[in-house]
Amino acid sequence: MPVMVITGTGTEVGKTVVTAAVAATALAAGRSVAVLKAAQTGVRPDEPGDAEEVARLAGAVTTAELARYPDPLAPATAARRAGRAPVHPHEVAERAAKLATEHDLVLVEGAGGLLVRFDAAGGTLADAAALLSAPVLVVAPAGLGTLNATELTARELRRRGLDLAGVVIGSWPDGPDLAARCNLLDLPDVAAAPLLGAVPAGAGALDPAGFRRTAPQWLAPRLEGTWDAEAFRVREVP
Ligand SMILES: Nc1ncnc2c1ncn2[C@@H]1O[C@H](COP(=O)(O)OP(=O)(O)OP(=O)(O)O)[C@@H](O)[C@H]1O
Ligand SMILES: C[C@H](N)[C@H](N)CCCCCC(=O)O
Ligand SMILES: [Mg+2]
Repeated sequence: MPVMVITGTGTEVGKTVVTAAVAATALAAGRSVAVLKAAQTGVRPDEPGDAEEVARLAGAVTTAELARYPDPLAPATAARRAGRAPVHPHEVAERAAKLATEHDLVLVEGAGGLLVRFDAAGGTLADAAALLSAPVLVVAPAGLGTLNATELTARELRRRGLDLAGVVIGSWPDGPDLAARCNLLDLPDVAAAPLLGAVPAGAGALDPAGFRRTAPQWLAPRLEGTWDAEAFRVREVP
């Protein structure tokens, strides 16, 4: 099934920007794309959510969002505080599977990191990925602290028997420090999975035409882009 689940080491790591880059790259390759934000928190009903942000940057994707809660919290907590029904993993899987019958690629973005709870029973994005047997892409920060969080996420995916497609750095700084440069070698090592790209810092602020034109250069061929991890490392590692 053409579903890919996009998680991260936490919130604010660049999942939405990476989702937009993957979507733009797939669109450029002539594929139809749907983006499902499993549960959107911290956004008012009249504001654009992450799925709309992907559409703004990437272009003509189908957007879907299962629920939206006002508090900027984990979905289970935000649903409880709003007195509303939560989103359950099987609902995420069912909507993604339906979108997969109509699109070449379905990207499912979680909320925060892998084990953030969607419902009171402790259901997570990892459960939805398992129901879908979908590969999971992990978005990670570039700098100091990312090795621990990325390895924890990778280990949990593996413990659950899930397919870790690889790691993408959500925001690669203009002037990478020593830790960021070393992480280009160490991230794939601790994740035991390939580094599949790095989205430059500030990419989310590019005009959409520039974003769409450049996005394939940030992602590896496995994600239909032209990024070359080895060449990138030669340039960036001390
Ligand atoms: N490569 C980038 N270029 C520009 N801005 C970025 C980039 N990566 C992250 N950001 C900014 O950092 C913030 C967090 O990014 P983003 O919204 O993608 O996080 P997220 O991991 O999707 O978080 P959430 O758990 O809320 O979905 C946003 O304000 C976004 O604009
Ligand atoms: C509001 C925020 N931007 C995300 N949508 C939700 C992040 C939940 C993180 C919960 C946690 O790990 O402590
Ligand atoms: Mg997001």
